[in-house]
Amino acid sequence: MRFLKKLKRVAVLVAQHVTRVVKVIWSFLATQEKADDRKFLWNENRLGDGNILPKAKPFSQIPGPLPIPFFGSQWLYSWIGPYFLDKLHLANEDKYFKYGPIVKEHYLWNFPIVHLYDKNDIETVLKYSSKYPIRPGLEAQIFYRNSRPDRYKSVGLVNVQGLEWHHLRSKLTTQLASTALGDHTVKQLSIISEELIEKIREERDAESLIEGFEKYVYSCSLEVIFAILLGRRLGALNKSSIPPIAERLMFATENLFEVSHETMYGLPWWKYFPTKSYRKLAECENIIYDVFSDLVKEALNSDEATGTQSPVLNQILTAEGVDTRDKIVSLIDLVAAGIETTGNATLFLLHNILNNPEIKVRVYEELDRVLPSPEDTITPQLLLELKYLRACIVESLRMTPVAPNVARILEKPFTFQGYHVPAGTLVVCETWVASLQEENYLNAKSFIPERWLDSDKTNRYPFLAVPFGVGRRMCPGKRIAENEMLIITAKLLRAFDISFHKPLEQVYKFLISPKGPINVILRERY
Ligand code: HEM
Repeated sequence: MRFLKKLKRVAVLVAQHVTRVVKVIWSFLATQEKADDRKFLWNENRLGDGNILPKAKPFSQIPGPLPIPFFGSQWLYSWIGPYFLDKLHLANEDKYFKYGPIVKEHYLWNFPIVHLYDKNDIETVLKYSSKYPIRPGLEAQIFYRNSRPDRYKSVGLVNVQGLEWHHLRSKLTTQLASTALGDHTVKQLSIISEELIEKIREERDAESLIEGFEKYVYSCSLEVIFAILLGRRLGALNKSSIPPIAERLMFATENLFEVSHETMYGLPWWKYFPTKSYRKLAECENIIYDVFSDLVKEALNSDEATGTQSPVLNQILTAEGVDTRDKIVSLIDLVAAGIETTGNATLFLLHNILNNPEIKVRVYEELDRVLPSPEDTITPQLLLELKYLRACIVESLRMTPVAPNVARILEKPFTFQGYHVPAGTLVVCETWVASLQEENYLNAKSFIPERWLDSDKTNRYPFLAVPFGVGRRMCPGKRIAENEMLIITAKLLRAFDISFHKPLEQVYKFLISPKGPINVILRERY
């Protein structure tokens, strides 16, 4: 009897606590909407010169998943929720189907983020002519770099904002887009693609199978970046044994994006103690830093510093008014941003071509015509003739991009889909999801390179097909990446009849990557 009484008392206490917690949650949710409306008032007063329509609906009413206190909508990605962090691109697509062309969700501490899916809204954001466009940086990387002022003066080209960003970008990266670099790049790429082919020939098994084909493609990208940015060869495609420095750089650049993703979307315990992901991020940063600080210091001390290196390195080394620490970190950012991105895009491109038999035939026809012998040296003039393969690249980046969206922080208030969106809001232009909608591209889910050929201009929306971003903040490596995709793919397809063991699966690791290991058969074509 006494036991039952005790049990009853406990039950009442539990019920009272639960009611209290539920009340707190409800009252939080009620105030949350108003808090969202107030959150950016200060910014708006400061920057407000925007185009808010008089009848715009309040920010708080933008549809989206239910936030909970502190964790916002992060619960959607936990064991309770329907989404997975390694499928964030699919989660963002699902939100579009559930809530419509504008969606607001809340990240940790209920920080609001607005996803835009409508092509006109996306155009409005990306067309806004900003002197210093703001793209949010990688928080954990910023945190780490700020903790090492001995090494880093700024947080690097990718993370820095405002005047400081403009200073680095204009002083250090303009050579990347020069025509002279284009010729130099094509020459290096032809040599490196031959080395890749030789390595594959040497290492495939009796059935012509290469396991973990992605490693070969990433090694190739690393070698390309090293040759073009530093004017040096690394040996990442050496047969049999690879130099330890190449292996370390491969490890670091491969893992950097993955841990950036984990530290960005997981709970930020790393701010308080070094978590496993944070320690790995620091390890990757240290490896890349050690290699590049040695190279830069060696080059700066060399008498030939300005004569023999690559034009990109020359520009970086001789830039006036830039601290040596900024020169090192900018090189690091260029290398880190240039390997997996281009490697993934090349893998998806090959897969998209080979999975569509009619397109594969057209690509082979063009290659056999432009490069009659597999050993033909590729020149910039020959590249201009590969029009169909170029169209395949654009289409592949539309359907299977490496960066599925472009993020910006609004510098003034806007009205999107009838909702007021204040200055200071983080908006994510969901270009990939929008590109897969029938209203924007006919047969949007089919791989149709023809839509990008000159004869068919009707389907082009300049602000949807932006795989390298837009405006002053767009990717400085675009030219290198496009040339690399073109030449490596052309050379591989000219030499081999390639087939993938199974369809590539897209996984989100900050970038969209194909899930490895990728097993591929590469048989000689002749
Ligand atoms: C297929 C390959 C690549 C893709 C799809 C890609 C895509 C992008 C995108 C979408 C951005 C953000 C642009 C924006 O916010 O408007 C970006 C930025 C950047 N990319 Fe690339 N990229 C690729 C290759 C490269 C290469 C080869 C390099 C280096 C040589 C590079 C270096 C960078 C850097 C340093 C930034 C930051 C620029 C800044 O904030 O000023 N990327 N890239």
